[in-house]
Amino acid sequence: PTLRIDVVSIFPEYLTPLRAALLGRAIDRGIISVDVHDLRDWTHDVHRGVDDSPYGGGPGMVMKPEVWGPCLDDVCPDDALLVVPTPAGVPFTQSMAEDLSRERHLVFACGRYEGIDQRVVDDAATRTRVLEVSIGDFVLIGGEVATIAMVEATVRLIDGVLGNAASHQQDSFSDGLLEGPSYTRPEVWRGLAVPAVLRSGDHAKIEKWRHEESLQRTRSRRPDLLPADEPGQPD
Ligand SMILES: Nc1nc2cc(Br)ccc2s1
Repeated sequence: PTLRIDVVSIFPEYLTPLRAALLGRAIDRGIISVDVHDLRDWTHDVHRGVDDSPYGGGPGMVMKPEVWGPCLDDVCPDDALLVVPTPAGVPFTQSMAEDLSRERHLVFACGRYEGIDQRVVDDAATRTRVLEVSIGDFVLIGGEVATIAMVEATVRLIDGVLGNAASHQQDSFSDGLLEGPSYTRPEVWRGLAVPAVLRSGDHAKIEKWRHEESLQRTRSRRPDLLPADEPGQPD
C-alpha cells in the first residue's frame, strides 16, 4: 500500500470506523492498510494489567512502560513515524495532515487514563521519529477518537482515496480562511431563499461574494486566522 497504518489500543473495537465508507474502500483497493493491535496482548500478568499508580501521587493511573515498550518494539519499526495523541501535544493542523499523508508507515499509540509513562516516548525517540499531537483543546477519554480524526484527515489527501467529485483541492483551509455558506436546491426552502448572486451566473461576482462571506465568517469565528493586512485581527 501507499501508506501503512498501525494502531495500538486497549479498545481495538473503537477503531472499526476506520474500515467503513471511503477509508474502507481505500483499504479494499490496497491504497492503505490498517492494522489494529490490542495492547493487552503484550501484558505479562494473568490480569493483563496495563496501568499503575503515578509516581509523585495525584489522581488517575499511568500506562506501564513494561507493556508499551515491548509492544512498540514489535509494532513500530525504526523507519515508521510514531504518533502519540495527547492533550499535551503539538496542535494537529492541515499542514501536518499533508506531511503525514506523504509518510510510508504511521503507528498511532492510543493512550488512556492520565497517559503513557513518558519514558516510552523518550525511549522510542532514540530509534524513530515521534510526534506527540493534540487535536484540540479538550480532553477525551483516550487517544482513539483523536487517531480516527487524524487518520481521516491524512488518508483523504492520498491520491485515489477521494473520488475526484470530493476532491481536496479546494479544502476549506486552502486560502487560510473559513469556508462560507453553501446552498443547493430548492431555490426557496421554508421561506428562505438562496442568495441571488449565486444564481446570477456572474462567476466573477460569485467569487467575490464567496470571498467576502469567508472573510466575514473568519472575522467573527476565527479572527486568529485573519491575514495580518485584514481588519479584525486580534491584538
Ligand atoms: N484531545 C485528546 N484527549 C486525549 C485524552 C487521552 Br487519555 C489520550 C489522548 C487524547 S487526545
